Amino acid sequence: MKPLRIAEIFGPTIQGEGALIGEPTVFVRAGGCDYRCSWCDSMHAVDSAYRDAWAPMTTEAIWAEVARLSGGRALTLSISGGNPAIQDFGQLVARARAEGYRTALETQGSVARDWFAGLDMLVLSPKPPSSGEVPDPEALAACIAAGQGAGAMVLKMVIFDAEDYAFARRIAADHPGLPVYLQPGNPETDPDRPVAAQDVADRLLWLVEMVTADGWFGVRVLPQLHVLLWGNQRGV
Ligand SMILES: C[S@@+](CC[C@H](N)C(=O)[O-])C[C@H]1O[C@@H](n2cnc3c(N)ncnc32)[C@H](O)[C@@H]1O
Ligand SMILES: Nc1nc2[nH]cc(C(=O)O)c2c(=O)[nH]1
Ligand code: SF4
Ligand SMILES: [Mg+2]
Repeated sequence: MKPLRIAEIFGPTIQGEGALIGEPTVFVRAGGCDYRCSWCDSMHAVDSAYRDAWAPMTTEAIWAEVARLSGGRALTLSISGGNPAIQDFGQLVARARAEGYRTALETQGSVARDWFAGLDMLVLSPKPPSSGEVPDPEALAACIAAGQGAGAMVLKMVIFDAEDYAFARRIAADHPGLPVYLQPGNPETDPDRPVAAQDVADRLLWLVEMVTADGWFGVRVLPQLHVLLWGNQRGV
């Protein structure tokens, strides 16, 4: 098998977003993405300018680092990126599972993979208008079909403005069977600049008021907990 391009492996930390928020986890961040979201907080795993910093690693080498970081105890392995679905993480997912870990994957829903079915948690995060990307509804539907065998599958959408909110409403209506998580967008993507907790709270409050005023009650609204604690620092 071709080696995988890996931007970073870090942890244990806590999952800062969505359905598994607060859960201890180790992260594997894949290098490379088919999107270029205007507000991406992980450009070091997206922009090919950083390509030389992405390590080519075998599944075995990735696994060894995950096991080392978790101190030999099985926890949750979160695979993110970049878009991890443009590479083949099937072997890593199977290995983690066989070792008793829970496995979760974050992807935007642009590329479907048969190994999604082996995950405990598939997080699909279609991108709203503010990102500058226009998601393909058929690709998202293919990802949802591929994820049917997963332990759980959720939608997690980033909201910066009223247009993004309307987008999230439409996506949720198109896929009524999936739990929906919303998180406010963070406009500060520089890892070296702090993020004020009050600004996080203000954006969260705006989103909570959108949801309650609209009467959308089949949804969960959460902050990015890791941003509250560490801003945009890498490796946490
Ligand atoms: C960096 S992406 C990597 C996985 C995959 N490419 C995706 O977008 O789902 C992980 C998560 O961070 C979210 N995200 C990225 N930049 C953000 C920002 N500035 N504010 C809030 N969430 C952001 C994405 O929407 C996604 O849910
Ligand atoms: N703690 C923490 N939680 C996260 N949830 C999603 C993340 C990501 O970048 O995919 C992320 C991350 O980078 N750190
Ligand atoms: S899809 Fe994800 S990793 Fe790719 S640019 Fe958008 S937020 Fe960043
Ligand atoms: Mg992140």
